Amino acid sequence: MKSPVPDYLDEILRACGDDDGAPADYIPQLAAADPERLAVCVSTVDGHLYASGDADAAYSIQSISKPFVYALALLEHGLDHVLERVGVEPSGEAFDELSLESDSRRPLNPMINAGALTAHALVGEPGDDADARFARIHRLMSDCAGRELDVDEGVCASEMETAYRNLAIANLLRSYDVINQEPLDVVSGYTRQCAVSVTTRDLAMMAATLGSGGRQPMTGKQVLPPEVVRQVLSVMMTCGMYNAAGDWMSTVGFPAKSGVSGGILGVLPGQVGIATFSPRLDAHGNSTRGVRLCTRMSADMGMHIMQAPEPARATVRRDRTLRGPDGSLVRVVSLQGSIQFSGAERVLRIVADGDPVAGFVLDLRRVASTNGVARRMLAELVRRLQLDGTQVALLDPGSFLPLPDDAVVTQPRRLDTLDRYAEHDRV
Ligand SMILES: NC(=O)CC[C@H](N)C(=O)O
Repeated sequence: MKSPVPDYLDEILRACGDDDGAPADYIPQLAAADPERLAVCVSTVDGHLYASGDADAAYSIQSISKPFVYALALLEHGLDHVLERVGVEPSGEAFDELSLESDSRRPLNPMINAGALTAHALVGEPGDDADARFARIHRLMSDCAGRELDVDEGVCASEMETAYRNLAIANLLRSYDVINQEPLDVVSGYTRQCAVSVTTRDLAMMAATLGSGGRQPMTGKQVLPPEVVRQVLSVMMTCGMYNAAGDWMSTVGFPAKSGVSGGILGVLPGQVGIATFSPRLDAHGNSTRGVRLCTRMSADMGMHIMQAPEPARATVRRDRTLRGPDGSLVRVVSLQGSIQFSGAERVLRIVADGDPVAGFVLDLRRVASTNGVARRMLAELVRRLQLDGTQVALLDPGSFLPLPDDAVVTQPRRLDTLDRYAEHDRV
């Protein structure tokens, strides 16, 4: 069978309509981009990439570098240090606005140029120059893409020729000691970071790396820690689409970042990385057809992260009370699927509401995954049952729970025996 996913991507490219914006022209080389180029890629978090259109056409990453450089600043200095210098509030302003928070003088967020220049300046050791900072940034972006990325020197030089606005912002930052390097040095490193050349395939892989908690799906390398990725995605969600961020949140509803060369990188955490490319931009500097493609994918594929998921299949698969060989009551609670807070809460509730029993078997054989809070809650259930004098047995071949003190850990060969006895000796 041929997968329908590529057909679907071809279909949405055909249906995404005319491009009614205009390519960015404040960077002379970008104005020369072929405005008809169009691509969409989706990468699963296990590394399968679906592509349609001009997915191998290369362009400069521009502002889509910002989340990765913010990630690097967080990785190197920790959240508190970075938060002292760059905020996390949506600005409601254009990306190139000369603005700082009025009391703290921090840039509002790392997705607008003021914050991105500051994040760029945070990278590396205090005495590092633009080349040294760029080398670290290039390493991280290449690791996220899963290949060595090039730099478009033409775009870099072209943007430096007209970088008046970014120089003004960097001078503003320097005047308030938000950065302590020479403004020109910071702008030149930042401009180079924006000139890293990517294809839409690369962007989808970079997105999938964020989507899988920082693990590059192809190389398997843990490029960023999950806590850093969570912070980056949160800021992308609230600030990634500039002054269209609120509109994007309500209509599309997944964290994303756009760039003036026409790319959009989107992330559905735990599921997929998405990338679109089309150079004509709307008034906010977001790709017009890219926004339409993302809106369509979100609607068709249920990608809005605020859409409540279908209620998971019941966590409690079976709940039986049996009479053991010595006549005492044994309760066997069998769980299934992914256990998170609400699933674990339900287990605690039914046990707390039930009658005391001499023995309790917690059967986790059909559990696919547990998160931290679910593990703590279930371990606490075991502990409290033991405190009440109940003998607890765990069927936990996947080792989801820490071994409770004194608990009986039922061996796999005993599972069948237990099941047989469950079938025949119900009470
Ligand atoms: N929105 C963008 O992609 C802007 C990036 C561009 N290099 C700039 O700093 O102006």
